[in-house]
Amino acid sequence: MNSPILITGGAQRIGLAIVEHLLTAGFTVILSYRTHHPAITELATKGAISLHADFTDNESVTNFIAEVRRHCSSLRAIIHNASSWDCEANREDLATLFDDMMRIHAKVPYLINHGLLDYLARCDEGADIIHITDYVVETGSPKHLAYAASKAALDNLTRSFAVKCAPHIKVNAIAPSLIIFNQHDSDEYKAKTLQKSLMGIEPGCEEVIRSIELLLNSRYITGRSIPVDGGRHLK
Ligand SMILES: NC(=O)C1=CN([C@@H]2O[C@H](COP(=O)(O)OP(=O)(O)OC[C@H]3O[C@@H](n4cnc5c(N)ncnc54)[C@H](OP(=O)(O)O)[C@@H]3O)[C@@H](O)[C@H]2O)C=CC1
Ligand SMILES: Nc1nc2c(c(=O)[nH]1)N=C([C@H](O)[C@@H](O)CO)CN2
Repeated sequence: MNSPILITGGAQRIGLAIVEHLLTAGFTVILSYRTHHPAITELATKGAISLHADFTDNESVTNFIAEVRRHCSSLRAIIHNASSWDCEANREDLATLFDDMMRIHAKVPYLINHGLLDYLARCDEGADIIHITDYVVETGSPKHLAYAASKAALDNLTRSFAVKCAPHIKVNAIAPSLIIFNQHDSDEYKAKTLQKSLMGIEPGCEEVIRSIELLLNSRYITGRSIPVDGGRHLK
């Protein structure tokens, strides 16, 4: 078995699209899921290994790392995709919101990277860590303050791990703005959001997949963040 690619939050939306692409490309894929989405059953028929993980505390992360280590002996890449786009308007307890955002977007990737560096080092062809961050790392977000700060922490970890892990392991980030809407998004929200970028479209998961392919096929890019944002920074 070739060295698998590990992705967190791989059972729906962008994560699921990445899993399906990697399976089609011939990779072995290990994914984490929190909710047992219907897609998990089909992914199993394609050979994907789905491991349940709700990253609520340190023990859940430690247990997940141990479970991954039981299912493989090396790793080609780790893609940190799991995320919670929560906001201050939705939560009364801002201290818990802040902790939740920092845990899923910074602490979990930090612990998983450290816990599996030796498995990445065993991949003969070189290995990759990819952090999925967000355009708001550059700007902040007045409605998602803790979310944006936690994604900025993940962005910073990209550079630290790039120095720590070179040259065998490359570490990069992908910083999307709108990729795909959520089912509950109103027409008004969609119109307002589409106006925020120069391209003015909902690009779809393929834009993130193309960036992942660029990084997996590079032997030189590391410590960088690929903006996938439709020119939003120039609007
Ligand atoms: N969608 C977009 O337009 C944009 C996305 N991004 C980033 O791209 C990535 C993928 O986005 P998208 O597909 O929309 O993400 P989702 O909002 O669909 O979340 C991805 C997955 O993260 C999992 N997750 C959330 N919290 C936890 C937790 N505590 N423990 C374990 N798993 C958890 C969810 O599990 P569960 O199955 O339980 O729901 C979900 O499947 C994210 O990092 C996101 O921040 C950035 C900018 C724009
Ligand atoms: N975990 C998530 N993070 C983000 C999402 C999402 O649905 N889940 N969506 C966005 C928005 O698309 C934003 O980029 C544009 O309004 C940001 N992060």
